[in-house]
Amino acid sequence: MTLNRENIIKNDDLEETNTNVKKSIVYDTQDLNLWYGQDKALKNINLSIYENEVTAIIGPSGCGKSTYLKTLNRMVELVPSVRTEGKILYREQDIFDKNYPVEELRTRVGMVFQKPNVFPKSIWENVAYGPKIHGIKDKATLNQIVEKSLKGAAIWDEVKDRLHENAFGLSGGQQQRLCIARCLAIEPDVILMDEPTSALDPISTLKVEELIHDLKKDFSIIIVTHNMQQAARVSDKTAFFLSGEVVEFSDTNKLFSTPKDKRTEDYITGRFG
Ligand SMILES: Nc1ncnc2c1ncn2[C@@H]1O[C@H](COP(=O)(O)OP(=O)(O)OP(=O)(O)O)[C@@H](O)[C@H]1O
Repeated sequence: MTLNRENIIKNDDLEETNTNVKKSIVYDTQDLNLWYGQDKALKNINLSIYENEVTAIIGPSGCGKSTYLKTLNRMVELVPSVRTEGKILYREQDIFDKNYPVEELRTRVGMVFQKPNVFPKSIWENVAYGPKIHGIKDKATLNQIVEKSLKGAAIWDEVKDRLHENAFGLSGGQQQRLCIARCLAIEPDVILMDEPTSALDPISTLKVEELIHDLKKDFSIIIVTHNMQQAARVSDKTAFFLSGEVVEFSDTNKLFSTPKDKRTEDYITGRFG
């Protein structure tokens, strides 16, 4: 089974949003349940992720945000006790299908973690690593990919004169943008971000938030964040998770201004969590 982006965006994928712009659904999660051993961490999740939008996932510690994110690229299965029920359709194909090409999924869906996880290599090597693994050997092509990815991650100007220096010499905020560049280098469709700014200072956080805003033109982004102001600033839609369930999912403006569920209201007004 192979994924064909061009063929799978059909009209019946499209849904009306509040802006009356029809957008296609990238991920459609249907009745998803997930257990770690005996403990149920995700309960009957139904959630649609739309193309070229930023979707924020908020909720108190332990509510299942990271678990859900890691389910989207099936990384959660690295935990041996994990069991899932239900479906996640990515571009209309069920990622839990036994013939589903998981490796291909992980090249279509990039991930940025809480702490920048740069490799102990040069800046250039960090970005060229993924494309090289995918068989690109030509130096000029790699140079082009490195430049384009670093520009895409808004860090090119800061590093263009030191591409062959070790990436550990960069600041935390620069390292996180380098990780985003590394993710862009494999030309993903979706970028998953797990609290990408929680280890960064306010100025670096702002840069990454501006970058997220720019990147949604070309990618669909799902961001887990503890920071509600950040969710309000960067996202189009927000899902509020509580105890493994989605309590509310709607346009970010609506969720923060007129939440429908009392539990959402209590959380966003700081009454718990
Ligand atoms: N590897 C694991 N093995 C067993 N249980 C786990 C594992 N990872 C997470 N859990 C449990 O699953 C539940 C959801 O955890 P998860 O990390 O998804 O929550 P979270 O909302 O991302 O939390 P935080 O905001 O603190 O990162 C928690 O009860 C947690 O203890």
